Amino acid sequence: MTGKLASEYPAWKKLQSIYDSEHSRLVLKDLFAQDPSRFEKFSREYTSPTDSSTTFLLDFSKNLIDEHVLSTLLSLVREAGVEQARDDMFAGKHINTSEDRAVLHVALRNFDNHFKIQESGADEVAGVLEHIKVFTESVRSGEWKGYTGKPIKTVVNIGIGGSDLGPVMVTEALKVYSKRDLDAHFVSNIDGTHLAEIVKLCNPETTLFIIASKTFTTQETITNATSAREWFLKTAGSKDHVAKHFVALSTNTKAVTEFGIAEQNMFKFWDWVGGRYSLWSAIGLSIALVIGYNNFEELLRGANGMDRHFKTAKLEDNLPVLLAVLGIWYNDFYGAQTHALLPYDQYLHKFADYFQQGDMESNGKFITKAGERVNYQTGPIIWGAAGTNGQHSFYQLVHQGTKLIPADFLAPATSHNSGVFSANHHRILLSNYFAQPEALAFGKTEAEVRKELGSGPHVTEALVKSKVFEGNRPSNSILFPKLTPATLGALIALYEHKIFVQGVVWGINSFDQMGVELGKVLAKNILAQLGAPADVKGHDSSTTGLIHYYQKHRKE
Ligand SMILES: O=P(O)(O)OC[C@H]1O[C@@H](O)[C@H](O)[C@@H](O)[C@@H]1O
Repeated sequence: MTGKLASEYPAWKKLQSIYDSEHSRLVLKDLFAQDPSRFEKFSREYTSPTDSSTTFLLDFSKNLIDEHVLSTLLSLVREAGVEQARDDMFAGKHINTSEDRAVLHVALRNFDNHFKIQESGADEVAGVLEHIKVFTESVRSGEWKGYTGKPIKTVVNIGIGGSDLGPVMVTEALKVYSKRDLDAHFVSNIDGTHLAEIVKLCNPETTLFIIASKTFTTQETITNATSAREWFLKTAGSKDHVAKHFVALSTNTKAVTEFGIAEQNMFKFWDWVGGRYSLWSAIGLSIALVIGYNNFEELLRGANGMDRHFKTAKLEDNLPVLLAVLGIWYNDFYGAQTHALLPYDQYLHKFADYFQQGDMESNGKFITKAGERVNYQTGPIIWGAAGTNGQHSFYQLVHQGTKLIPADFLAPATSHNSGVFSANHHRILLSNYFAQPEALAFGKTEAEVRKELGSGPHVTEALVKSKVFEGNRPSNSILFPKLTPATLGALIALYEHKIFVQGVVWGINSFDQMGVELGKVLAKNILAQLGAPADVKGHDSSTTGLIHYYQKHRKE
């Protein structure tokens, strides 16, 4: 972090001039034809520094780059001081400057104290992991009993944002490792419908509620937790039973005990764990309950392997750096607005949702750390869905629309369910995984269309044109042997560090989230005015009109 605007770096200016004068030359069809070793040059195989069985391939050859562009992008990383900023993060420096906090999700998975981290609390991580281990084993084994002496059958995580999305995504991704007789549900929305529908599936005698909130002040979570406790007490009667059925994951001991959860049922973490980076902390308790502590630890170890790679690999081979600079190339020079995450693995169907918060809450900022307004684009819009569903809905626009949509395609070589149905499913899935980036990159020319259509009265010019695929649409492909906990950990950490690198280049603080505050404050004010039309004061005519309409039509 240099305090400069990204656009002031010489490499940025050089990239702009390369884009202006040469981008029309960067045509994938030609680049591949000119260089038979393009795949070898622009792909890397990752092997975890701590576990050789955790490995994947990143193929970034289908990007609109050549060696000159890539080396200039890497110069940008150097000029922006990414390596120093990375080392500062790992050392526990307070790089979240607006909140004066360290950013230490890497400390949560720092096995063997590989990184020397001084921050207070970092030495308590192992103790909390032990707490998680003992607790999850007692719940999973049936030793932990509910108030009528029955074992826990259902866990309900109540949290929102980072206290929900990570656990949801990972428990879905690693479902195959789950304990079959333990159901897990997640309640996040303040809409009472969410909790109402979930409690229908729960028996108070055998349900454990996990109240997950870093601050323990989040309106949605505290309201849902209070309602869940009321629902529980309706059957359980005595408040003494709450201890067997409610645990908290938080940094706020005072608020947790005030809520009525005993301190020994609180799993601690620290203010240097950002909400959207918290699944590795106590916030991962629901994950550990579902997949077992050992698998949870594998997830963390997988991430730790990627941390070590990120910390030491040279920039040319550093996978988070490579993903980051490719993103910057499209976002800042090609004018791409979005980035799609397209996993060809049903288990990863929440992956894009998860990184919507991870990326957009981190890098959706227009002010640099030094308080200057940027004069370039920062974080992209992240979106996506599991393949092949997307192919039958939005891929039309990705192939033939007017927007450039860089995309990452992710897939496992082996399915967890190969033995369940015929191998055909996975082969068909993967044939699509290979075909889509190929179609995007190389398209179909007008000549090819004409040849295919032949001649005849039905072959109009309009028909020919509508069937042309211009191609030259970039993508990354990530292929891994199987979706194991460690592989998933490595992939999540890969994207976390990609977001970090981009944030440093753009000069912004990726670790605060001031942009979520204003709406919360306004909602609080409005909530106090919802009683009667006469109470509605101080708004524009649109907001006033909407509230009045609601007041006229509501039946509570
Ligand atoms: O865990 P908490 O404190 O309840 O916060 C939940 C979420 O609250 C949101 O307001 C923040 O933008 C997220 O970053 C955060 O994850």
